[in-house]
Amino acid sequence: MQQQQPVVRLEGVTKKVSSKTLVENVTLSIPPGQVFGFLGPNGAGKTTTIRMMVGLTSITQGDVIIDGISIKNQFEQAIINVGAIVENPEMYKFLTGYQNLRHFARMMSGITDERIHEVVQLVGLSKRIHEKVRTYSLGMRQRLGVAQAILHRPKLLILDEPTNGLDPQGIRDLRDYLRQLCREEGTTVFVSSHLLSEMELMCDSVAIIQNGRLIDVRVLKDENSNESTTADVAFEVDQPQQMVDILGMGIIRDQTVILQLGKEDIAVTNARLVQSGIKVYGIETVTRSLEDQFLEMTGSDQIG
Ligand SMILES: Nc1ncnc2c1ncn2[C@@H]1O[C@H](COP(=O)(O)OP(=O)(O)OP(=O)(O)O)[C@@H](O)[C@H]1O
Repeated sequence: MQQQQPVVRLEGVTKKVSSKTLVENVTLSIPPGQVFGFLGPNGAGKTTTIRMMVGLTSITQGDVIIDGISIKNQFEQAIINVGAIVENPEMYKFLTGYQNLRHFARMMSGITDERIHEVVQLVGLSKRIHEKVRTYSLGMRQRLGVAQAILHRPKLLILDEPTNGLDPQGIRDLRDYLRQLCREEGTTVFVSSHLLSEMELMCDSVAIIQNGRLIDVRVLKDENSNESTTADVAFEVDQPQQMVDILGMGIIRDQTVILQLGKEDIAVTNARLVQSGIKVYGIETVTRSLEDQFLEMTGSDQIG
């Protein structure tokens, strides 16, 4: 496991509206180059969290740090690094896909025609890009929305429930081009969903939110480790937050941080923590699978 500066870090993010707490103390670090899932039932607080991440609503407590820059203190510098589809992307249906992209490109600086062609290819819209948007399917409109959101090469792409209304093939296609985006442009993708099965198809890692609180973070696909030999490992430490910052991921529960690790990684992680001055009081393997956890939470794989 390598130390990488997270692309986005949520630090104790809390949203209160009058006396109601919609999101409570969410802390999360997302390393670069991943498709990262944000999973939770309807009303869990996903959209509210995302709206805070992109400055559409204020943060009551805590902060969101994008590529090292605080969204609270330096909004404009931080948001340059973000592309997002939070509500339905605004498209002119009477124009072609290409004309829409040209229109958005004109509103930003430095977007060349070449770049437009590049993003169109990346989202797989080349064949239909010169047709009017009103003839597009939902999946195609979404591709166009993603193309628009990545025109300026953001480091982080945020998509709120992008699989809504897509069939399984549409979900696979979405995964394929998001993965390509990660690989070719180094973009980190943050997607929300209420379906575990969709997240398993699309994401490298997933964080689970329920009732406004983060309850788990885990790696689904780790190309560097053999999945069958990884397990959830709970580290009891003196400085949980610092540990998550150093490693770039992990879920904090009281004085414990939970990570999904292979056997060798447990020893390596422990050594790194000790070297970084973090006191490790205990290391314990936790055996529940993601599905077990879901069944416990909801009684089905669909938590919506
Ligand atoms: N402005 C607001 N005032 C009061 N309550 C709100 C406000 N906005 C959202 N909520 C409530 O906060 C909770 C979290 O909503 P949010 O939309 O973030 O959830 P979600 O996980 O995105 O769910 P969904 O998938 O249904 O959109 C819900 O109970 C919602 O009714």
